[in-house]
Amino acid sequence: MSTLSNATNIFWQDCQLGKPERQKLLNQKGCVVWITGLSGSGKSTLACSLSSELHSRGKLSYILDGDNLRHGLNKDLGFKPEDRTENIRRTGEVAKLFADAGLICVASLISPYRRDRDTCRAMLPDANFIEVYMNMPLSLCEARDPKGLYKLARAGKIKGFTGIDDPYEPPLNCEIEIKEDDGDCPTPKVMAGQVVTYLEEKGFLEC
Ligand SMILES: Nc1ncnc2c1ncn2[C@@H]1O[C@H](COP(=O)(O)OS(=O)(=O)O)[C@@H](OP(=O)(O)O)[C@H]1O
Ligand SMILES: Nc1ncnc2c1ncn2[C@@H]1O[C@H](COP(=O)(O)OP(=O)(O)O)[C@@H](O)[C@H]1O
Repeated sequence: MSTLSNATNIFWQDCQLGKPERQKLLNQKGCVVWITGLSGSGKSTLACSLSSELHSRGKLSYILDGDNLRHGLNKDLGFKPEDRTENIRRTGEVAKLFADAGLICVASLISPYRRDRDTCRAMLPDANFIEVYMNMPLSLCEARDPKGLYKLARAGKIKGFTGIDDPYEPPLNCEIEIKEDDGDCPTPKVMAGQVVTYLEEKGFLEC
């Protein structure tokens, strides 16, 4: 296996113990559950609820949350389009490593640009990238506004805020869509259940 790189004279190092052995140990299949949506749409809530649900079934997961990664790995990045693209690329690479480790990696980032999400999808064997779209109306996200950021964005105090003066491109081909039912948002447990059912049906929760 080889990867493209700007550096020269580097070689891929293989090890006999690989992903199949790790998956067998964990009795699950490594994959990436990529949650995308507006700020306030419930990405982190779903990520936590899903991780708890998997834990209670004896399945190992790990959350990569956009906000949290921006405190460390991605602390040098802002919200300009090229920074968001690099944010998603790095996170995609880390998620790929977690999936290779055999874990169910739950990435929750706005990831507003379709092309960037598709780049992450292309890093993995196709079925191993599960895109979950939090299809919540902007009006709901704005009404929630738990961090007061929409208010600041509306007041012009934050520039380039997703959904206000920066674009969000909804997925065209996501595996799972979470949306309101008759005007009601499903509970975190119900949202997590929708994803767990998908993982179960596709055989990710056994090896
Ligand atoms: N300009 C602007 N646009 C959108 N979001 C902003 C912005 N500035 C700060 N924040 C806060 O940063 C969180 C989003 O980080 P992400 O890494 O997920 O964003 S991105 O995927 O790179 O677009 C996001 O967290 P969530 O609300 O959890 O989505 C916001 O709290
Ligand atoms: N399914 C839900 N039902 C009710 N409230 C929710 C639900 N999902 C999220 N929330 C609330 O909405 C707000 C934003 O959720 P959060 O998970 O932080 O969104 P995001 O990570 O997309 O910014 C939080 O106050 C959270 O408690």
